[in-house]
Amino acid sequence: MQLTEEIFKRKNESGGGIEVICGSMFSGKTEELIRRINRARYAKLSVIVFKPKLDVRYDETDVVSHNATAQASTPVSKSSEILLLAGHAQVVGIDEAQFFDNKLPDVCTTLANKGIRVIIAGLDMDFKGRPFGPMPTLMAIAESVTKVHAVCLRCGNPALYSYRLVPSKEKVLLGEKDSYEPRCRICYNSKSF
Ligand SMILES: Nc1ncnc2c1ncn2[C@@H]1O[C@H](COP(=O)(O)OP(=O)(O)O)[C@@H](O)[C@H]1O
Ligand SMILES: Cc1cn([C@H]2C[C@H](O)[C@@H](COP(=O)(O)O)O2)c(=O)[nH]c1=O
Ligand SMILES: [Zn+2]
Repeated sequence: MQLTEEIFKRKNESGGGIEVICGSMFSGKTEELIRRINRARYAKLSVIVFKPKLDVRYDETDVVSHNATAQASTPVSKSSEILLLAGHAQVVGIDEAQFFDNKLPDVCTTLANKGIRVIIAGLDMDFKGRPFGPMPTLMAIAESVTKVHAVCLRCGNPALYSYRLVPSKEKVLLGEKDSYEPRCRICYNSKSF
C-alpha cells in the first residue's frame, strides 16, 4: 500500500504526474498544497504556482490559506497561460482549480507528459453539492487524489459540503465564513439549521 498520495520527484528525475487535493471549503486544501510546494523547494526543485485571476480574496498574487499561510503565485485568466508560463519548472502548483476553464485537464496532461509534477488544489463540489468545473476530470486523470475534510460547524464531524449562508444562487460567489460554512452530510441536508 502507498503510504502517501504525494508523488516524490527527485531532481533531474523524469516522469511527471498529476496530484489532486480536493474537499470542501476550510478543509485544508491550500495548506496541503503549500506543504507539498515547500517540500519541493527544500528538494531544490524549480517551482511555480498559479491561481485564477478572479480569486483575489486575501491577496492579488499570493495563494493564502484560511490560516494565513501564504505562497507567492502567478494569477492567470485562462489555463493556456499556464503552458506558456510554466517554462522550465519541475513542479507546478495550481490553486482554486474549480474556477479554471475546461482546458485545464489537457494543460495538466501536457505538463505531466513533459515530466513535470503537477499539484492541483480545488473544490470538488459547489454549494449545491454538484461537481465543480474541471475538478471531476482532473480527479479522473490524476495519479493521486487526496480528499481532505473540514470540521462540520454544526456537529463537529468531518465535513464534505460547503453550505452557502447567503441567498445568491450564482455558481461563483467569492467568500469566506461570512458566506459559507463547512457541513457534514447530515447537517447539510438538515432542514433544522
Ligand atoms: N470548520 C473548520 N474546519 C477546519 N478548519 C477550519 C475550519 N474553519 C477554519 N479553519 C481553518 O482553515 C484552515 C484551512 O485553510 P485552507 O487550507 O485555506 O482550506 P481550504 O483551501 O480547503 O479552504 C485550517 O487549518 C483552520 O485553521
Ligand atoms: C462552494 C462555493 C465556493 N465558491 C467560492 C468561495 C471561495 O471564494 C472559493 C473557495 O475557496 P476555498 O479556498 O476552497 O475556501 O470558492 C464559489 O464561488 N461557489 C461555490 O459554490
Ligand atoms: Zn454535521
